[in-house]
Amino acid sequence: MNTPDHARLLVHGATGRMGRAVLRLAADTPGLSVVGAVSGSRPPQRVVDGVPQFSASEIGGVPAFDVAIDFSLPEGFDRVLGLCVARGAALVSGTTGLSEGQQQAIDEAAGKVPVLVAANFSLGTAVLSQLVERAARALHGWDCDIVETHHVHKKDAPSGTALVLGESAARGGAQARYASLRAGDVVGEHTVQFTGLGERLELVHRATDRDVFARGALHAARRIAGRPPGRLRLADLLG
Ligand SMILES: NC(=O)C1=CN([C@@H]2O[C@H](COP(=O)(O)OP(=O)(O)OC[C@H]3O[C@@H](n4cnc5c(N)ncnc54)[C@H](OP(=O)(O)O)[C@@H]3O)[C@@H](O)[C@H]2O)C=CC1
Ligand SMILES: O=C(O)C1=N[C@H](C(=O)O)C[C@H](O)C1
Repeated sequence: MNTPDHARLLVHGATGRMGRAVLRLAADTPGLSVVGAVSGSRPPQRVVDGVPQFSASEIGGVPAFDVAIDFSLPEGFDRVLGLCVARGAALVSGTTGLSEGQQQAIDEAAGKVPVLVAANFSLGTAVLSQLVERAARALHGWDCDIVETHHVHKKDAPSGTALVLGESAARGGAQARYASLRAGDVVGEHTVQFTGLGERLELVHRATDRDVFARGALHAARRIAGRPPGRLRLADLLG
């Protein structure tokens, strides 16, 4: 592995909404250089100059790298996880909709390389998660509902973030119900509402720009490269 102050980055899911944002912002991120970009289709659509691009079936041919950022789909995830293990590289993934089996594979991979899989890379939802747990604990017996709204192209539902917020509510003793809306080009909105008799508390997060997620993932990639194996949380890499 290179020294942690300069890491070679592979972008997986490079042609997608998130992959493009990561590539654009990576160009101005000190301590990281993009050495390869992978996407699903063959031949890969050209999205970046001066960086070799690969389709999913060509992934074995990517050059040496220290850390991969993955925003793809569950069907592409196993390959990038396996590649990171084979190359001894770290993985930062924001892909949502992963199966139970894929979660177990992440735990196994984390015995060999550092891995961070996070459903949401924004600071605001990290704080929202803490607030939801606190509210659930304080509002015992109230109904808890999580409503998430995303763009019409989003495939998984409920969103990964909604499920994480549901886990926070459960830690506070509330069993959340979920509702999903797919509308226009909404980047990502999550409302957690606690309803009692004659009153309702709403906690809302609205992402208006995907760069928020891309910046969070790039920050994590800089921090995770060169670490010992293990499954990390976003909070482990903040600061
Ligand atoms: N954690 C977070 O903060 C966030 C997470 N997300 C999640 O990130 C993921 C991607 O979102 P988004 O960018 O909007 O999705 P897009 O559909 O825009 O992009 C998906 C990307 O994955 C590629 N891909 C598809 N299938 C495969 C495969 N089998 N192997 C390798 N690459 C593949 C696509 O390539 P091609 O075009 O060639 O098919 C494309 O580059 C989703 O799971 C979403 O929920 C999104 C935003 C924030
Ligand atoms: O697909 C998206 O766009 C997003 N997905 C993530 C999720 O499933 O929670 C995060 C964000 O809300 C955008």
